[in-house]
Amino acid sequence: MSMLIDLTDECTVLVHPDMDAMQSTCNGLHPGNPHDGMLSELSTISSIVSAQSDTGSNTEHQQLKVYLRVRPFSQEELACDEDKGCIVLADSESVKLQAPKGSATMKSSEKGIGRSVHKFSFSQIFGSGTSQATFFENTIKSQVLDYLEGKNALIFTYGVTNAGKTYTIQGSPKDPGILPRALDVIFDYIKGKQYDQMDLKPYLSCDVQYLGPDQVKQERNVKAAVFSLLKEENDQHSKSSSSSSTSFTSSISFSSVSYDQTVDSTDAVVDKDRHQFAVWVAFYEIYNEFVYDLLESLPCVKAKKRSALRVCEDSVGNSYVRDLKWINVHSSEEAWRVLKIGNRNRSAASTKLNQSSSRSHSIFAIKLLRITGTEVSRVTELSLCDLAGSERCTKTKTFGERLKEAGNINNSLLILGKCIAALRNNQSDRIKGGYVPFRESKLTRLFQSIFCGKGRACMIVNINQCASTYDETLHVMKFSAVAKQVVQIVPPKSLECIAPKLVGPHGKALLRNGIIDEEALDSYLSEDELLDDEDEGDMSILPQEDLLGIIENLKEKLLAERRRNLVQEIEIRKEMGDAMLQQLMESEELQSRKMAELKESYQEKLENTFELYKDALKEHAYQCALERVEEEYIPVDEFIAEQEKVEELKVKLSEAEQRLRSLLRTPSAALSSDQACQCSLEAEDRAAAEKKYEEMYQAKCAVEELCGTKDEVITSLEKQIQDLAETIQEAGESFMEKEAELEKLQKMLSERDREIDGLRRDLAEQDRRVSLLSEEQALRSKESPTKRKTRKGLLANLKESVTSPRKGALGRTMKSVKATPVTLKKKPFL
Ligand SMILES: Nc1ncnc2c1ncn2[C@@H]1O[C@H](COP(=O)(O)OP(=O)(O)OP(=O)(O)O)[C@@H](O)[C@H]1O
Repeated sequence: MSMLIDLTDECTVLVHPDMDAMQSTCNGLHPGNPHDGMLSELSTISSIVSAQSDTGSNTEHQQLKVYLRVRPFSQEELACDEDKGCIVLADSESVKLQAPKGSATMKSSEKGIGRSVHKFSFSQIFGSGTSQATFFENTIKSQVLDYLEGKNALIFTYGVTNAGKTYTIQGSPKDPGILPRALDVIFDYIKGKQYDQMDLKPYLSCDVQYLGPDQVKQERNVKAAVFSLLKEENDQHSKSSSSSSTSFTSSISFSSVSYDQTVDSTDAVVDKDRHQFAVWVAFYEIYNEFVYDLLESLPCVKAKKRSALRVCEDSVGNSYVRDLKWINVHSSEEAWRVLKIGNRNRSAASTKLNQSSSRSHSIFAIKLLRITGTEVSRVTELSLCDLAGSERCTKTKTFGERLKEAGNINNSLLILGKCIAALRNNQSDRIKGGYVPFRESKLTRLFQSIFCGKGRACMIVNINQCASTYDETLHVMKFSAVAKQVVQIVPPKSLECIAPKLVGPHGKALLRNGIIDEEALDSYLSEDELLDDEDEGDMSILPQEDLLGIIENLKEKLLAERRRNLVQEIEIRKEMGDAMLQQLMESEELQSRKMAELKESYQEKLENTFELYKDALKEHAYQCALERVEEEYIPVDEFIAEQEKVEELKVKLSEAEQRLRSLLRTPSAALSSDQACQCSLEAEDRAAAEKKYEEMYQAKCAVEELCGTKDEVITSLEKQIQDLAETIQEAGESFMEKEAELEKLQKMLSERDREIDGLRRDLAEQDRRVSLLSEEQALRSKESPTKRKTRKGLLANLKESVTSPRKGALGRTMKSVKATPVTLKKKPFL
């Protein structure tokens, strides 16, 4: 009995409570074991896994269905001497894996790391004896029916190489797999309701394009061309040898496809009579992260690479393979032919690339168009994905190209695993909304919408029972156990079945089902065009030298690009720096100018205020002085009268003092009664006089004080008067001076006038003499007309007379005039 280790800490593993039952199942897997049939029995037990329906809303929360299918041992495997009991089916939902001796798992467990026994549960487990029909009935059929009712579906097989994935999907001619059976259900369902015209074709992700007559013709040609490939091959094949070993692709005879028609299409909901249906299929593969159309004829030249297709997204983010060939098929036989052609291309490409089988993920897609009247009311898609084997490169001893393939395969499966794990984790409230790396591989990117609720996914895990691949199988099981925990949230039908968009022959939107944001779509597509399709090509088939050359070329391009970017960046930075500096300088200049202006204005204001204060102070001081003068001003008469009063009082006071002194000198005893009486009177007088004196003294003091004050005022007034007198005197003196000066100047002026008069007189005399001389000359010229004298002017004559040695009166006069030059210039007023 195997030791059961506590596995509760491993999320992917469930512990079976009944160890004995497990033991018995374990035995049941051994060949020749009496319980052998039990596996088959177990595997046929149908189990409806917790499909819960949220009653509050129509949203369905359904666990991802994960089915396990165990492949029977092949003859060779049975013949070889290896452990046959490592896979034990406990019941229809759980399986136990017992590490065989020599496996890495066993070695680790012997070292105390990990366990040797693992148990996993599935939606349903199908043993090695399960027929294709049973498997289909219990797994995919319901999903195909849902698909016919409008639910998108994705079915993918996962497992190590040689585990039976392709067999499960495609099957053999005698025992077809889930795909032909699904096709059969579909065509049975749409029987008699087929839309024969080819003018409605799938477009982008889930839209439809209306084709014009020419395009329809073209589509027919494409279909014929694709089918002709198969015909050629069949012809060649039949010519070459009818006895050659039958390969899968060549042995399928569509007319002979026979399997249990267990599909009961009558249980499908039946408003279908009102509708017509069109089926379009495509077949493509993802190899080394490149998408290739398997219906595209392969290039004739060996070295020529296949052209890769691009994965794009439509305006709402649904991924689709651009330029993928969609073929309109009218029967399951036609669909089969398409599958066969794809298989042929796949295997041919494998041969060309020196590949082993299934190094790629192949996807057979079926689009069902439901046409109601003239409208396409629904487009649903069923994809069957045959994933590449998940073996590890170390195990399969892969190198070079195979290593790269394995890396890519493992990578895309790893991303698939990551997505599934992330989806599972997102279910917990704690980590809701976590990142799911759908975009990290083409595979997950293409099926993102399905995982996100736009359809239902289903996983078929294929395993063989070989001890040699135990470790890989364990890995697959762990992966699938995680997948099983993913709960798919499928929105209510009303939301899910949003009518597709219909576009015209040139992809232009037709307003059948609302407005299409064509611009956005166009811009998206044109953006896509920017990328070089050449980059997407599969370069792995080129020779190493060419690849190195390409790498070098790319490196150079990269370097040049980087350099260009760097230069551009530096230039931009410099420009920005300069601009900023300029801006800073300008703003600084502006600020300093503003500051200077501000300073100036403040200074001006301050000066104005200062001046105002100064003026106000002056005014105030002047006013104060005036007030004081006014207050202290006493008219002179009053002052003199007061002075006289004071003098009078002084006299009276001295008299009184004298009398008092004389009285004090006289003795009282010696006085007579009269005298005594007089004395008493005098004493009274004296007291009164003293009092009066006292009063007068006080008055005197007050007067003296007043006099002192008045004296001061008088002194200041006298001083002021003196100052004024001085000023007046000074002014008078200066006036006198000016007057004297004026007088002197007037005297000089009269003198000059006199001189001028004298000069005028002299001038008149000279004029008179000149006229006399002129007359004399005239007379002389009359007297001696022959004797001609050189005619001279008045000025020449004057000169002559002046310079003549015979000095006349004129010469002397001129001399005297010269000696006393006339100066009319007045002396300035001082
Ligand atoms: N359930 C089954 N019953 C009988 N034979 C099976 C079954 N499953 C697989 N086989 C056989 O096992 C072999 C390998 O199967 P298949 O080619 O489908 O494996 P695979 O997982 O697709 O491998 P690869 O990943 O390398 O393509 C085939 O010969 C197939 O006929």
